[in-house]
Amino acid sequence: MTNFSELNISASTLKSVQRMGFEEATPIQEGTITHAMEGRDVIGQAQTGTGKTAAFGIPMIEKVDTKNPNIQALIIAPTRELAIQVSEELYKLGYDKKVRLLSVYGGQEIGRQIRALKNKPQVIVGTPGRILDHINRRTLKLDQVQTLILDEADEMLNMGFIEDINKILESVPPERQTLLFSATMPGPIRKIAEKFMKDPVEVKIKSKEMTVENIEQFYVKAHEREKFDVLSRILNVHQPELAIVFGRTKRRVDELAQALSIRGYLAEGIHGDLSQAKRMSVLKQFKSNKIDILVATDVAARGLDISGVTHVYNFDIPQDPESYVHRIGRTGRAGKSGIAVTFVTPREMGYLRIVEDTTKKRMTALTPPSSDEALVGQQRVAIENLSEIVNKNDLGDYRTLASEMLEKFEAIDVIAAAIKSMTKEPDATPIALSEERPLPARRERSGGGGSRSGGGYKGNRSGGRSSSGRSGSDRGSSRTGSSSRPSGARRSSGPRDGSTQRSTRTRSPRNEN
Ligand SMILES: Nc1ncnc2c1ncn2[C@@H]1O[C@H](COP(=O)(O)OP(=O)(O)OP(=O)(O)O)[C@@H](O)[C@H]1O
Ligand SMILES: [Mg+2]
Repeated sequence: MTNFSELNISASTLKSVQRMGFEEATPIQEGTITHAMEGRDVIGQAQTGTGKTAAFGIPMIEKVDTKNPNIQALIIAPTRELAIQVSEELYKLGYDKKVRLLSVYGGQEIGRQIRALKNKPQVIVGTPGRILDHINRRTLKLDQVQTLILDEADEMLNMGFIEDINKILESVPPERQTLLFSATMPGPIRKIAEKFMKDPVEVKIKSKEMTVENIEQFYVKAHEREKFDVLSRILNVHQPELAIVFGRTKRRVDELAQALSIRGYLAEGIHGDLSQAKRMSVLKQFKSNKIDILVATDVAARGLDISGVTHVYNFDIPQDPESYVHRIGRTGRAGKSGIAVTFVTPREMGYLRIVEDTTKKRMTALTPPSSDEALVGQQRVAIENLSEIVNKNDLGDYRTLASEMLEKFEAIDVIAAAIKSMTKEPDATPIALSEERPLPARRERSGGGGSRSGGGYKGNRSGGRSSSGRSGSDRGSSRTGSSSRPSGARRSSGPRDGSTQRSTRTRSPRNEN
């Protein structure tokens, strides 16, 4: 463990770091900060929630010359929410050095951004779409940029973003330093990355598994039409303080958020079709505990650091193992513990195995709770609430009322009635969600090893996006959907040994945001 004071960082940055409450550097910070401060290009890979933002943020802030009025660093992030969050963290890191920083992202009035750009920011954090927009309008001058950072690099180098990133790269001097960070870095993507880096140092924090140990991982097998009732019961048993439920599409997210509200949960949805103001207000409500359940597409899967997320539910199993890693990584951050539950329909079991093979971690099967167990969960909450009130010991007049009652009734009956009246009986209001097409069954690959057919990791995502006609969202929003259903051999249940199920990793265009 290295203390930040041993890392040779300036007094002003050290002061900011300490104000943020950081003492010891996390392994990825320890492993990358020195290399990056020496000017090396760095590919940094470490598990979710382990401090990658400061790992690239500290050396970047250190390098900024506050007397130079030009933009010296550009940080690109895949979503608006992440761009905002990263800029907040970098602002704190550069607070004592007084680094001027600006975030630019879609959905925010461009005129305002153009005016703010005139105040000579030295660091820009943005989403690819909006950065390109400013480059095209000539409102963003990047010819003095010395540090280029891609947060969630693998996501950004995926087909959906590669064209935008390439164009942005053309505006940034080739002699810049490049830093790339993510919790996942599939081989083919790393190859693309290396093409525009100079002799990068690769820092991969070794761990047995790709996901952090402190997240308990479960899966629950359920038919599509049963999933919602099972989710409700699990929620009643788990009683999550703060949970994220991931759905596959925007429609799914809308329906799930509404259905959960009907059943009495404090839930709201977030996805790329909502206005930026709505997206921000939903996140704010979630962060301030005004809602307990955030229902989201993958727009919330990457990088978001919301403290206190106790549970992640993959209502729809994600298509890629990488997406799984990022989604569940919204819990169990900075050493806290978390629980992740993934719903899987019988025909999607192949996907579960691919996820497990990638993360090197088996998920534990969870038996769907019965409605009785769900009721017990709610009763337990009532008892906890009641006990808390008793412990507070400020019952005053209520004690007089209680003795009046005890003259008429048995104590045990009075307490039972109190528990009953405080128990939120599980709501079984019938809910019908639109059927979500299950992921196509995985085609089994003949003969093990062999070559990777059909585009590998990149798959065919480009089909879902064109570089023109960008919508309000910063990502592709095409609804081309996946319709191919391989008819070849498939195995929807078999030995969970992971040895037979490596199939081609063809992806369908994503349409979630
Ligand atoms: N050295 C440190 N000591 C204590 N807390 C830290 C330290 N570094 C970062 N943190 C905190 O840990 C949390 C997670 O950090 P961060 O968001 O950078 O993780 P990440 O590795 O980028 O995760 P993801 O892969 O999900 O993007 C943040 O709240 C951050 O402020
Ligand atoms: Mg991050």
